[in-house]
Amino acid sequence: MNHDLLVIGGGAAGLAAARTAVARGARPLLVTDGPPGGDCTFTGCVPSKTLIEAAGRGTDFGTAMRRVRDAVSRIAATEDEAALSAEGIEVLRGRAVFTSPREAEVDGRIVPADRVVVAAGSEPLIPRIRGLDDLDHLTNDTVFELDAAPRSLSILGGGPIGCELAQAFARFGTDVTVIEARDRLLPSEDPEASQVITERFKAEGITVRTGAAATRARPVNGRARLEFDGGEPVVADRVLVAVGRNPATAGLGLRAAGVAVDERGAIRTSDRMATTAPRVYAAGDVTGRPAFTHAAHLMGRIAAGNALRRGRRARFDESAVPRVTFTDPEVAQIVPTEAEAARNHPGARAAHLPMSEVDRAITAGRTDGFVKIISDRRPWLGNLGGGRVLGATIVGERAGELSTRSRWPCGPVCSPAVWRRRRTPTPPTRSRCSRPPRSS
Ligand SMILES: Cc1cc2nc3c(=O)[nH]c(=O)nc-3n(C[C@H](O)[C@H](O)[C@H](O)COP(=O)(O)OP(=O)(O)OC[C@H]3O[C@@H](n4cnc5c(N)ncnc54)[C@H](O)[C@@H]3O)c2cc1C
Ligand SMILES: NC(=O)c1ccc[n+]([C@@H]2O[C@H](COP(=O)([O-])OP(=O)(O)OC[C@H]3O[C@@H](n4cnc5c(N)ncnc54)[C@H](O)[C@@H]3O)[C@@H](O)[C@H]2O)c1
Repeated sequence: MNHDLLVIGGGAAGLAAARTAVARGARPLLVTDGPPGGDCTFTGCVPSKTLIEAAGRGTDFGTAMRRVRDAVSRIAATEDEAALSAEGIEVLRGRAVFTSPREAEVDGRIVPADRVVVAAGSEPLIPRIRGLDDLDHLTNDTVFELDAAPRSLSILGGGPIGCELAQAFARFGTDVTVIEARDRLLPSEDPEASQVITERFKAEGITVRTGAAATRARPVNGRARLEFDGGEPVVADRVLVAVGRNPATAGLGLRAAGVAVDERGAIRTSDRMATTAPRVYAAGDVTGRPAFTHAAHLMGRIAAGNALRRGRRARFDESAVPRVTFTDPEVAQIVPTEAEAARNHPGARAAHLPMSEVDRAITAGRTDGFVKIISDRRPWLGNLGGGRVLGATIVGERAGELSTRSRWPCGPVCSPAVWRRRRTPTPPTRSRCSRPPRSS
């Protein structure tokens, strides 16, 4: 087994790292204990967006789940072992564990690890709630295996997973309650976006409980009861846990390799994706950086490029990662948000356009949402021409496509930073097709 780069993990980050190595004329070995494609293909973006789309079109749950399985298998086929081998990537199925700074073991086989990209991903975080383990709770790893939609569903967590799936299940006829510990849904997003989504959820019959953290869980007559310090308990047929992710670093043998992790267990990386061990790089969710497919892809490319390069090394710029939550209406964010801009750019301003003033939104009868563009003064020119565009929040139908559309938000006021961000369309939007093919 003769290779130049060991890649651990076959998700978005690992695949991007292996493909980058091939593009640079190197021979990668991709070790993965799950099928290539990882979370995004099997338990993340692909099944969730297929389910959301089907729910929005009024499809019944059984048909929707057949579409989910079909979408997953079609996309998985583009990145399975045979497809990767044809691209020049050797795949070894198994679990990699570092045994020393220069070696890893894969199910009893020793593999040289002179240059490595660790892309082991993340797992659902299960909160410490007494009795939760006694409920047969769902996570994103199991929810797409359901044969029938539950009659009622409590969702712990009002972040992107909780909100996207709450609306999809409600549209299949499930009685959904979303329980969010903080004071609003989607607390990382602009407060006005949270408000639009909350109003929409209520209009669709979804119960929203914010500022509520469950303290006790117990099965009662075959149903799941969640209790709180204050307020009524919530009883439902099933519970979905969606309160965040844990970096998958346990059992990787990182200490043997000299790779340090932070207090959350995420691999510590520099902005060049270098870990604390020489020639060991990391990418994707395992780093604790923004957990998105396009971010994992970008980090994977940078990590592999830097691991193989001798000269100047590329940097990962978190501000170049936009995000889209695929609720209806969608919530798209090109960072910074208005609040982040106010903290870091004194004098930043926000221009606000409600969808009720957008002709297409009026004709579609979908005037919920808005466009907010955040700008700052330009050197010398100040606010002339609108100033320098920093970021934007778009809430509306197809906001994800709008946020990545090639001529937006730059016009004569485009700054290099925004230009770079425009080049990272969020998955899975149709605007991704404007990207060059995979081996770029
Ligand atoms: C429900 C859901 C919906 C999402 N929707 C979106 C979305 O719409 N848009 C978006 O941009 N992002 C979305 N995400 C986030 C996105 O899926 C992740 O950020 C991305 O998949 C992370 O890729 P990764 O390569 O870092 O990790 P992963 O995809 O988790 O891949 C890691 C791989 O490493 C393997 N592995 C782990 N340890 C070892 C080991 N020791 N040896 C060998 N192999 C190992 C695992 O089996 C796995 O295959 C969603 C996530 C979820 C859960
Ligand atoms: N469209 C997308 O791009 C997309 C979709 C889904 C997931 N993702 C990625 O996956 C990551 C994980 O998603 P997520 O929604 O699980 O995590 P998250 O961390 O983004 O949101 C979890 C939410 O749960 C809340 N919470 C935490 N503990 C709680 C408790 N005990 N009870 C009630 N609420 C609690 C948090 O306040 C937070 O709002 C996201 O951060 C995102 O990066 C992206």
